[in-house]
Amino acid sequence: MMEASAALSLQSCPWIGSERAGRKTSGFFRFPTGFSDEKRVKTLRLGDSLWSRAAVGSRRVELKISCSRKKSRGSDNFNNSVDEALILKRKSEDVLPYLNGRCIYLVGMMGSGKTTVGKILSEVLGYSFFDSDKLVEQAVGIYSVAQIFKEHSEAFFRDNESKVLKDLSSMHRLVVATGGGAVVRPINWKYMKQGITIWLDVPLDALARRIAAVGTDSRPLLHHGSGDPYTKAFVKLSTLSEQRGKAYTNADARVSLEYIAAQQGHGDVCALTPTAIAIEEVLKPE
Ligand SMILES: Nc1ncnc2c1ncn2[C@@H]1O[C@H](COP(=O)(O)OP(=O)(O)OP(=O)(O)O)[C@@H](O)[C@H]1O
Ligand SMILES: O=C(O)C1=C[C@@H](O)[C@@H](O)[C@H](O)C1
Repeated sequence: MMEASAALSLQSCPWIGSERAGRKTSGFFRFPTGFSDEKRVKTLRLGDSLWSRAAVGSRRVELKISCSRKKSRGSDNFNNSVDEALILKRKSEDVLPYLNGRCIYLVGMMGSGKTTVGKILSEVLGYSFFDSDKLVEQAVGIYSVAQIFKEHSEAFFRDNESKVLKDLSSMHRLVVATGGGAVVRPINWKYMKQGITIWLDVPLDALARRIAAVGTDSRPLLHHGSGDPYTKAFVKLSTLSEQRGKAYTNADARVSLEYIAAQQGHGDVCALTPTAIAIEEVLKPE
């Protein structure tokens, strides 16, 4: 059983100044209105697995599923500040009534920080965290995305990804880190738009640096190519980014690390902690 406690973990991560997709909104994201306060008890079926989910009007969630409430693995290495954590806590409290139980879907390229930031966000909101790649692995029964690509195909992976997103779309109070390519199928937007979609927009250079640091084992689309790990990642990410650039702009909000770094006087987006980035995602509508 997993408890979605509203307690704030005082680790801090940086938030990014967010922009409404397509146009700037002084760095603030406005949550869409009109969400009904429906409370549900839902059974989630993904592939052959059955998970019970009692969610949702309360703060208690039961899931037989690998949702993580742990701190993100690398978060201890981030230069987090207590100030940022307190700002995040306050902003989250402000925004909860506006969120009104709606799920948050984080979209963005591989390595953009959807998992790292998503875990922080879920903790501070008292939401549960899901990684859609992990849910696909569970549904398929193969515990590696790379292995699913190898044993089946990318199309098979994408079909299961769509099923997972469909099942999640009827749930509430979740932060979902989606797969980097989830944005390419229009049907996935229909599912994700049941909640709020936020695009973590990170410069390719920073993505390639992050991925080169941890390797491409879990990222099958980056396995091919030549050169050093940074160059390989950069070249492939550039191609994917060109193909997908438009798709990401479907998101309700864009959190641009470049924009936030500039606002905060940093020359490099690497100066932004995951907590600072999370702050931009929970700004109350004006
Ligand atoms: N703000 C940040 N500053 C520096 N490094 C970060 C930041 N956010 C995430 N990272 C690092 O970047 C790497 C990728 O992050 P993460 O796994 O959260 O991305 P992701 O978008 O979920 O990736 P994928 O879609 O490939 O699963 C990790 O090693 C993580 O520690
Ligand atoms: O960008 C992509 O297409 C992918 C990103 C990962 O999260 C996985 O979903 C998979 O490796 C494909």
